[in-house]
Amino acid sequence: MKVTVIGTGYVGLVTGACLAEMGNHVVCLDVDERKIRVLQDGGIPIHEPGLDVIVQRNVAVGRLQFTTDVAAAVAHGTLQFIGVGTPPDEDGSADLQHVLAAARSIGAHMTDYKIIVDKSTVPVGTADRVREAVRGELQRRGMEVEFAVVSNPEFLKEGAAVGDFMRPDRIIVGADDERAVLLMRALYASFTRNHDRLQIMDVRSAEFTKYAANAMLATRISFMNELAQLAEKVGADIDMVRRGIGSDPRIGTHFLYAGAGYGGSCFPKDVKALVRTGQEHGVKLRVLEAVEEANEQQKHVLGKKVVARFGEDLAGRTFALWGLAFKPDTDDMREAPSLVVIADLVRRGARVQAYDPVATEQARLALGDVAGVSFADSAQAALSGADALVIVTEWREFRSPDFDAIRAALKQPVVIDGRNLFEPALVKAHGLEYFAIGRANAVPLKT
Ligand SMILES: NC(=O)c1ccc[n+]([C@@H]2O[C@H](COP(=O)([O-])OP(=O)(O)OC[C@H]3O[C@@H](n4cnc5c(N)ncnc54)[C@H](O)[C@@H]3O)[C@@H](O)[C@H]2O)c1
Ligand SMILES: O=c1ccn([C@@H]2O[C@H](COP(=O)(O)OP(=O)(O)O[C@H]3O[C@H](CO)[C@@H](O)[C@H](O)[C@H]3O)[C@@H](O)[C@H]2O)c(=O)[nH]1
Repeated sequence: MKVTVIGTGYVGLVTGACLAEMGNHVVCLDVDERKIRVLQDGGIPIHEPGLDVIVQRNVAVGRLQFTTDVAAAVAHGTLQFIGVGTPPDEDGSADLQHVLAAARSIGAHMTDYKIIVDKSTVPVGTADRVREAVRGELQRRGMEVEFAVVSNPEFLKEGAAVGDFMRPDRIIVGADDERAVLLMRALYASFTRNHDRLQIMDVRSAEFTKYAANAMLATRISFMNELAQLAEKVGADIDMVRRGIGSDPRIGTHFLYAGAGYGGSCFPKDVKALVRTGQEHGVKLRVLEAVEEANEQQKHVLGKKVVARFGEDLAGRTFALWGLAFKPDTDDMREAPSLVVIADLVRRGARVQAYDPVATEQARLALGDVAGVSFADSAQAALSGADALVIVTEWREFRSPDFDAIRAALKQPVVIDGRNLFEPALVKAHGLEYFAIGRANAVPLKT
C-alpha cells in the first residue's frame, strides 16, 4: 500500500519504518529540515533500539523515503498518517496546532481519495476538527474530493518501540467509513494474527481509549509511589509488596514499580489533558488529579532524601547522578525526573556530575546553561570526587555495579537509589549506606 506519514518523530518514524518493513511504500514528511537531512543521509535523529537497521534496510530497497516536500508527500499515499506532536497547552489541554496544520497540508494538496489517520494522541472530537480543516482547504481550492478520517492511536513505548509496533497487544481503529475500515484491516493484517488483535470501534471511543490507557498506567505508578512512602514509615518493603500483589492476575505484575516519578512525553501530558477534558465537560476526574499531584511530589523525593542525609545547605557538595533520560533505552528528556532532581540539588548549592549512556546531548539541550552541572563519560567517572551517588534511571549497565569501586570513589559511602535496583543487604554488605524508595530495610528517611 502507499502510505504517507506526517511527522517523523518517535511515533512517525517508527510507524513509517515498520509499515515499510511489511512491504508498504512509505513517504515520511517533516517540517524539520535538519531531521529530514539526517534521515536522507542515512542517520537516525533519535535513539530507539533496532530502528536504524529497519530504516536502512527499507531505504536501501526504495520502500522508505524522507522529504520536506508537502505536495509530493500528500500525492503519494492513499493512507495519510498524522503523527505530529500534541504538547500540553497552557491550560493542560492538548495543543492541536500541529495536527490541524498537518490536516490543512493534506487538504491543500490532495486530488484523490485519502484516508487520514490520526495516530497522534488527540482528545475526543479531534477527528471532527481534522475533517473540518481538510474540508476548509478543499473548499478554498474549489474542489470536491472524497476522504475519511480515522482514529488509530499508538501504544508503543519508547525504548521498545519497534517490538511494540511489530507485535502489538492490540491495534485500535476508530472509523465509521466502510471503505476506510477495509483498507485499515488490510494494512494491519500482517501485524495481527487472524485479526484477533485488531479492534474496530467508533472514532470517539478510539480517541478516548488512548487517554484511558495512559491514565490507568499512570494511576498504577502514582498509587505505588504513595504506598512506597507509607511503606518506609511502617517498616515494609514496597518491592516485596509489589511481588505480593502482582501475582494476583487481577492486578498483574506490570507497571507497579515505585520510583522517582513518571516522566516522558506521554503520561504527564495525557493525564493533564484528560483532566482538562473532564473539566470542559463538567466531570471532575478526582483520581487523575491526585495521580498528577502525587507524581509532581514524587519527582522531589530523591532531592528530599539527599537533604535528609546531607542537610538543607548543599554548598560545596558534589553528587554523582546516574541516568538522565526519562527511562532506559531512550535519549528522550521530555519531563524527565532527572531534571527535577538536578534542579533540587543545584538550587541548594550542590554540583552534579551526571552520566547517561545516550541522553547527554538531549540533557544539555533540556538543561540549558544551568550552572553546577557537568557530564561524565562513564558511570565510574561520574563518581570521582562526589559525596554520594544518586540513581535516577535504571539503565541496564547500572544494575550490577562494582560496589567496592563505588565506595572507593565516593567521599561518603552513600547510594540514593530512585529505582530500587539492588538488594539492600548486598549494598550494605559493601559498607555503603543505601537509601531507596519505599524500602524500610534500606536506611529509612527520617522525618
Ligand atoms: N513518543 C511516544 O512514545 C508516543 C507513543 C504513542 C503516542 N505518542 C503520540 O504521538 C504523537 C507524536 O509524538 P512523538 O513523540 O513522535 O513527537 P515528536 O516530537 O518526536 O515528533 C513530532 C514530529 O512532527 C513534526 N511536525 C510538527 N508539525 C508538523 C507538520 N505540520 N508537518 C510535518 N511534520 C510536523 C515535528 O517536526 C517532529 O519531528 C503525540 O501526539 C504523542 O502523544 C507518542
Ligand atoms: O512501573 C513503572 C513503569 C514505568 N514507570 C515510569 O513511567 C514513565 C513512562 O514509562 P513507559 O510507559 O515505559 O514509557 P513511555 O514511552 O512513556 O510509554 C507510555 O506512553 C506512550 C505514549 O502515549 C504509550 O504509547 C505507552 O503505551 C506508555 O507505556 C517512565 O518515566 C518510567 O520510569 C514507573 O515509574 N514505574
